[in-house]
Amino acid sequence: MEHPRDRLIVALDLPSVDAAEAVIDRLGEGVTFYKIGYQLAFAGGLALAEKLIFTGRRVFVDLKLHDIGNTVEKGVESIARTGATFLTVHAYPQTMKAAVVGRGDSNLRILAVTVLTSYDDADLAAAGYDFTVPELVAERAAQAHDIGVDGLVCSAEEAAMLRPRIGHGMVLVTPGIRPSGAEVGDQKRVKTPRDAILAGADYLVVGRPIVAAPNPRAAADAIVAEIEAAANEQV
Ligand SMILES: O=C(O)c1cc(=O)[nH]c(=O)n1[C@@H]1O[C@H](COP(=O)(O)O)[C@@H](O)[C@H]1O
Repeated sequence: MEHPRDRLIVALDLPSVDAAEAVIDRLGEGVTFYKIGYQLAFAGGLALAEKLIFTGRRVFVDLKLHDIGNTVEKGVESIARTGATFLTVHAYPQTMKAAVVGRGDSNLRILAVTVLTSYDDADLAAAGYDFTVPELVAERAAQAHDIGVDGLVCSAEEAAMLRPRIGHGMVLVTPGIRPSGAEVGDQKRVKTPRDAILAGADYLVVGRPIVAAPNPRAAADAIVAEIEAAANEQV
C-alpha cells in the first residue's frame, strides 16, 4: 500500500498558473499528487502538469471527457503523452471503451466518473434518470469493470458497496472529502478523510479544504495524518 501522503490528491482549482504555483510552493514536500481540472487546464494548467510530472509529482488530469468515440480516443492519446497518471471520462460505455483504446499500453490510468458528488437522488431525477444514486453508481461501476477501465470516481459513501463488486484491480478515487467541521459547499455526498479510507477509498481528492485554507500545508498535513491513522486502523 502507498504511503498515506501519496493517497492525497490536491485539486488545484485556481485561476492561474501563478496562483497554483504559490500553493504548490506552500505545500512543499507535504503533497505529491495534484489534480488539474477545467479552471486551471484552460489557463495554462496542462503545461504546469508537464512541469510537475518532470519534477517527480504525479498528476491527475480531470477533464471528464465525453464525446464521440473517435474524439475521446484521440484526446486520451494526447493526454497519455504528457505522462499524467489519471484522466477522467464520464462513465458512458462508448466513452469508456474509446478511452481504454486511447490509453493503450501507456502509463495513463482511466477513471470513470460514476455520479458526481454534488448530485443526490433528486438531481438525478431532474437530469432524467430513473435510478437512485447507489443504483446508478453500481450500474456504471459494473460497466466500467467489464470494459477494462482502471478506476472509478465516486463518493466515499459508495466505496464500501463497490469494493466487493470491483475487487482490487480497480482504484477508487473519492472527492467530496470534508474534514469534520469543514464547509460542505456544493458537495452533497461527503465523508471525512478517516471514513473514506475505512470505506475502502484508495485516493482522496481534496480541493477547497486545502487550497482555500489559511495554512494549506497544515491542512494537508492534518488530512495525511488522518489517512495514516485510518489506514493503521484497517490492519
Ligand atoms: O472528478 C472529480 O475529481 C470530481 C468528481 C466528483 O464527483 N466530484 C468532485 O468534486 N470532483 C472534483 O473534486 C474536487 C473537489 O473539490 P472540493 O469540493 O473543493 O474539495 C473538484 O475539483 C471537483 O471537480
